[in-house]
Amino acid sequence: MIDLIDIEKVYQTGKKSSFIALRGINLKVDKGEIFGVIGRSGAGKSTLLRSVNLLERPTGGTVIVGGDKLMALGEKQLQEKRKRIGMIFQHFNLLTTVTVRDNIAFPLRIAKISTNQMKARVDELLELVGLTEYQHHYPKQLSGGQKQRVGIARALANDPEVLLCDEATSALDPQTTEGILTLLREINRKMGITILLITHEMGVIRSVCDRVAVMDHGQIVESGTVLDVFLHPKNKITREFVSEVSDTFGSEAVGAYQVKGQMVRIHFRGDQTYEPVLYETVRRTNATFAILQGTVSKMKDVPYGQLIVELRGSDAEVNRIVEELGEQGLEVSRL
Ligand SMILES: Nc1ncnc2c1ncn2[C@@H]1O[C@H](COP(=O)(O)OP(=O)(O)OP(=O)(O)O)[C@@H](O)[C@H]1O
Repeated sequence: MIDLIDIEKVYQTGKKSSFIALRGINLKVDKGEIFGVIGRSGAGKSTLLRSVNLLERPTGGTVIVGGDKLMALGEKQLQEKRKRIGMIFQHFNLLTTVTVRDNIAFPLRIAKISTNQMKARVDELLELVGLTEYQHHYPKQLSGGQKQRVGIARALANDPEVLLCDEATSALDPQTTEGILTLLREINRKMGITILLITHEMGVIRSVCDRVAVMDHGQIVESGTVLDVFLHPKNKITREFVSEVSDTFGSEAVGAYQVKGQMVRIHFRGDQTYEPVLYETVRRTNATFAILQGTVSKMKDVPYGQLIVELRGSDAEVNRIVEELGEQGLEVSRL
């Protein structure tokens, strides 16, 4: 759905000076997925996101959205195309002098759709974002979360195929953030809209994204499914992001307990998280086990769990258990 090929962006900062904000960016976002780009301030996330609808025109490379090469389009065609690419912003960017209803109707007025159709569409959008009873309020009478709901409704007005989210929850408290993220998940699921979001919060990535790319100094340094990047972060900056939200624990978490057997960390994912895989595997040997630590969380809708377990048995039995758990798709590391 979105294909960024060899994207470069050089800002002219003076007559003879320039700054390379994006270099060699290659990114593919599939139809219907929620893709997150994470990076520290200045990494180039906003520049990247704004390249997708050419709010920021790349100085090199190709931008393809829904099969169209955007940089090859004329002004008029680009305007039409942009109607199919909704965008929401950190600071909402609402019109302050008109009501919630008129903010949402704004893109429909520009698209010159009939009054009846506009009324019906706005009613539908108000209901979708849960703001029907606030439709005659002005933005200053709304909370941050409500303002972002208006921003989302406005972005969806023209029925876009893609929604770009520029730090959409960064100005919101954690509870309000969760409400907005839930709404984005719902919109993605019900309407099949492809979502590309940028954030500096790994919690946002974990909560809604299918895949993630990590940016640093204008480049993508790592990408993959959220689960893989969480469980096996390769780059230093990725490890820092993961550690900010991760409940991964190491052997030190066990404290002063004197381990007698082999301590292992086991990762479960998906339905296995709730199955007695460990018990069944150990039961086939003469070994036993003790659970020293455990947790179950969710990545988007996928449950994943981890246990730190002490396996007590002969070396051969322990080896067999580790091997068999691996064969059943669990990740086991000896600590
Ligand atoms: N118009 C501009 N002219 C010159 N440099 C710019 C311009 N816009 C952005 N930059 C620089 O490009 C780099 C990337 O900026 P960008 O806003 O894309 O990063 P970001 O990851 O979104 O960071 P933040 O979260 O702080 O917005 C920064 O170093 C920034 O100073």
